[in-house]
Amino acid sequence: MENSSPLNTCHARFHKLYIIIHWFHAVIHCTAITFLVYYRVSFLFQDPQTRATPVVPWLLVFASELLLSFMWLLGQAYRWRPVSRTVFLENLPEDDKLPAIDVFICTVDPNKEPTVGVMNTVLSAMALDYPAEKTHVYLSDDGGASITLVGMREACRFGRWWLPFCRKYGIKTRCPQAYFSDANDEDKHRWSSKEFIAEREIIKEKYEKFQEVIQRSPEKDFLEEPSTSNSRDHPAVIEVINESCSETMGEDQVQMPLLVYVSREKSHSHPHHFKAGALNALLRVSGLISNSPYILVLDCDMYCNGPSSARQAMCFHLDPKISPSLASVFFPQKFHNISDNDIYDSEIRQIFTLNWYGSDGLRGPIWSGTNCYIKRESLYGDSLQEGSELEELKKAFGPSNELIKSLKISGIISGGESSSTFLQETKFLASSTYEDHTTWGKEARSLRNMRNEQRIWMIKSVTSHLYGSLDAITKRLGLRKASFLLTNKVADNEQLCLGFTPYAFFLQQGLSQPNGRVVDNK
Ligand SMILES: O=c1ccn([C@@H]2O[C@H](COP(=O)(O)OP(=O)(O)O[C@H]3O[C@H](CO)[C@@H](O)[C@H](O)[C@H]3O)[C@@H](O)[C@H]2O)c(=O)[nH]1
Ligand SMILES: [Mn+2]
Repeated sequence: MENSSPLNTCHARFHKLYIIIHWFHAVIHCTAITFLVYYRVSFLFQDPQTRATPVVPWLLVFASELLLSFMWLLGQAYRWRPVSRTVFLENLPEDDKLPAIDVFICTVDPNKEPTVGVMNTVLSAMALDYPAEKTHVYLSDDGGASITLVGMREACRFGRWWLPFCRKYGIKTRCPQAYFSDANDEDKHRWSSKEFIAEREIIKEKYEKFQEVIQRSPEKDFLEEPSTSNSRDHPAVIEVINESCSETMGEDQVQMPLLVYVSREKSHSHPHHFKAGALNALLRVSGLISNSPYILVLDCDMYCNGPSSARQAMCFHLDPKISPSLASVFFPQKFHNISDNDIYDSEIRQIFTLNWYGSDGLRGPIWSGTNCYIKRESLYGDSLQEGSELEELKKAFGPSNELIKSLKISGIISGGESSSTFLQETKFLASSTYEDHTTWGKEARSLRNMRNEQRIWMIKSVTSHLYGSLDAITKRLGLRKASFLLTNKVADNEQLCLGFTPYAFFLQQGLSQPNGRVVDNK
C-alpha cells in the first residue's frame, strides 16, 4: 500500500488563464520592441542633414534598449513552465527507516558573526524535527576562535533543555533568539496553560544564562598556541562536543544530535578557499564520523525557520522516480531587518517566488550556496564509480584510506563515540595540504575558477561601494536619507587582498548533477 502513496506531487504553479494572459502580454511586448527597433534603425538611414538628433546619443539609447530587451527575453524562460511542489510528510517511512543527515554550518569571524547568533543557528539545526540519532551537526570555525568552541559546549548544554521543550510543545520557531524575540507572533498564543508558561520562563532564564556565559568569554583567544595562532594561521582542531558536554552533565535521558566542532588547519602558505574550503574539509571529516547520505548546508547568519524541512526534503530524495537524477533540494531564503520601509515581506521575490519556480519547471535552479539538502554522492561526482581502482580513488579523494573506505561504508562511528585514531585521521583530513595533488584540489584551484570568482567578487565590491558613495552624496545634497550599508563581505580586507569568493570547488561538484528542485517551505 505504502508504495502507492505519493511522497510529493508537482503541478503547474499558475492557472492556465494566467499563462494565456502572460503570453498575450509577451506578444504585445515583442511587437512593441520590433516597432522600436524599426524606428531606431530607420533613423540611421535618414539624410544626415535633416536629422533632428545627433547620432551618438541615439545609438547609446538604442544600445541600452537592445540590452534591456535582451534581458527581458531571457527572463521569459522563467515564465515558460513554473511549477509548484507539494509534499506528503505522512507518507514518509517510519523514523527508523529515514536516512541520516549531516548539517554543515560555517563561521569565520566571531567579531563579525557574533557567537550567540552562530549558536542559535546550531540550536535551530539540532532542534529540527528529525530523529536525533540521525542528525549530526558540524560547525566549521575558520577563525579557530576559542569563544566558538565555548559557545558549542554551551549550546550543547542549553540544547538539553531547549530540544525537549520544542518537542513537547511543538514549537515552530526552533531558533531560541527568534522564539524569545518580541517580533515572534507565530508561537506566542499557541499555549496558555500554567505548566507551559512556567516552563517557558525556566527556558528563557536558561537561555539568558547561556548568552551571558558566551558573552563573558574573551573573543580574541585562539584554540592552540595562542602566541603563534591567528585566524589565518592555526592547526586543525576537531572535537566531538557531546563527549565533553556529557562529562559535566552526568546521566540524562535527552536524545541529542551529534555535535562536532571543526576548525580546519589554515596556513599563510596555502589558499584556504573561504567557505568552499571549509565545506570541503567538513565533507571529508564528516565522511569519517557520520557519513550521512544527505547534507544540509547553512550559513551561520541564518536559521532553520521550518522544523520539518528535513522531512520535506526527504519527500523528494526518497522518491524513487526523482531521486536518481536529484542532487539538491533548495529552500528559499528570507531576510530580517532589511529596512523599515521594506515592502517585499523580507523576500528576494524575483528570485525565490518567480525565477526558482520557473527554473524548477525546466531543469532546476542554480546552486545558491546555502539552504539546501544535498545528496553526498552527488558531490563526489564522476570520481566515484563502481569498480574504481584504489589508486584512482586516491588520486581523486586524497591519500586517506579511511576516507576512501567511507565512500562505500556508512556509519563508521555511531552514537557520538569516537576513537582517538579516527580523530587523528579527521585532523589529517582537515589539514591545509590534504587536497594537494588530488583532482579535488586541482578542480578547486583551476585558474579559470579563481579568475571567475575573483571577477564576481570585484563586481560585487565595486558596485556596492559605488551605490554606497552615491547614497552618501545624495544625503549630503539633502536629497534623501542614506540607508545603504556595506556588508562585512565587501568590506573584508582579506578578500580584498586575495580576491576570492568562497565556493569554488563545491559549486562545481554540486553542479555535476544539476537537477535541484525548489520547494517552498511556507
Ligand atoms: O573564509 C570564510 C568566509 C566565509 N565563511 C562562511 O561562509 C558563509 C557565507 O559568507 P557571507 O559572508 O555570509 O556571504 P553572503 O554573501 O551573506 O552569502 C551568500 O553568498 C555566498 C557566496 O558569495 C554563499 O556562499 C552563501 O551561501 C550565500 O548565502 C558564512 O557563514 C561565513 O561564516 C567561511 O566559513 N569561511
Ligand atoms: Mn551571509
